[in-house]
Amino acid sequence: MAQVSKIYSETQKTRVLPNVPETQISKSLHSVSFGSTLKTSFAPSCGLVLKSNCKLGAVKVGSLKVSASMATSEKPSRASEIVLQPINDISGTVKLPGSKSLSNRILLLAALSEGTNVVHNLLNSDDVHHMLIALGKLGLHVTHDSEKKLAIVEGCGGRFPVGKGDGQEIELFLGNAGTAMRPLITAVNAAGGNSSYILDGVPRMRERPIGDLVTGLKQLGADVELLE
Ligand SMILES: C=C(OP(=O)(O)O)C(=O)O
Repeated sequence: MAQVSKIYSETQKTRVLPNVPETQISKSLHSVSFGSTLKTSFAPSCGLVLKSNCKLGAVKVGSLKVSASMATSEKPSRASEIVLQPINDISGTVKLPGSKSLSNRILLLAALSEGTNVVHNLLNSDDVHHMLIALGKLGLHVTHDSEKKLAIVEGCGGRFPVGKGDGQEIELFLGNAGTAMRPLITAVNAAGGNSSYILDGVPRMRERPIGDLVTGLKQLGADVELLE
């Protein structure tokens, strides 16, 4: 969650060249309210290019110049320029989605810990999905509610349940999720018990560098092999 100190205390006044249609005016405002707070130059999907020196917080901007080049099926406007008046104040709350890297690391740490862990604001993404599936295959009890962005993980106390028996071969498919692949290679070595593990992903994952990690684990005495 990031707090932005001020968004709009005053209605933005917009002066538009006479032949700009109403629909385009509202698009321009929409683009400015997001883009101007974040970057000095961006290309939003409606095809407007915004150039300004504005900053987050107490925003002081000079005239914003927006060059209109509509890349839509709408009839292109003949207006070459829209001049927006400065925004005096900005306030509001920006709720950020959970970080992918933190989501996957927290899930793994929760899995390795003791007791029940509740993870909030978990990111919904392919990479996190691969980690959740992998934890299930490792025998962990994980309840996931993607709507609520919540996961409840019963920790295994340092030994994955599938490693507690006589030994099985466990295959983990991790897509292209480096944040699942790299930590899990290490974790199955440390917490994998009697089972053996094959970790794989999409073809692109096989191209990604992992050799240094494998070499380092071998130096620490791990029985690990790079297949491709
Ligand atoms: C960030 C990593 O991977 P990805 O690019 O898949 O998120 C990583 O392996 O540290």
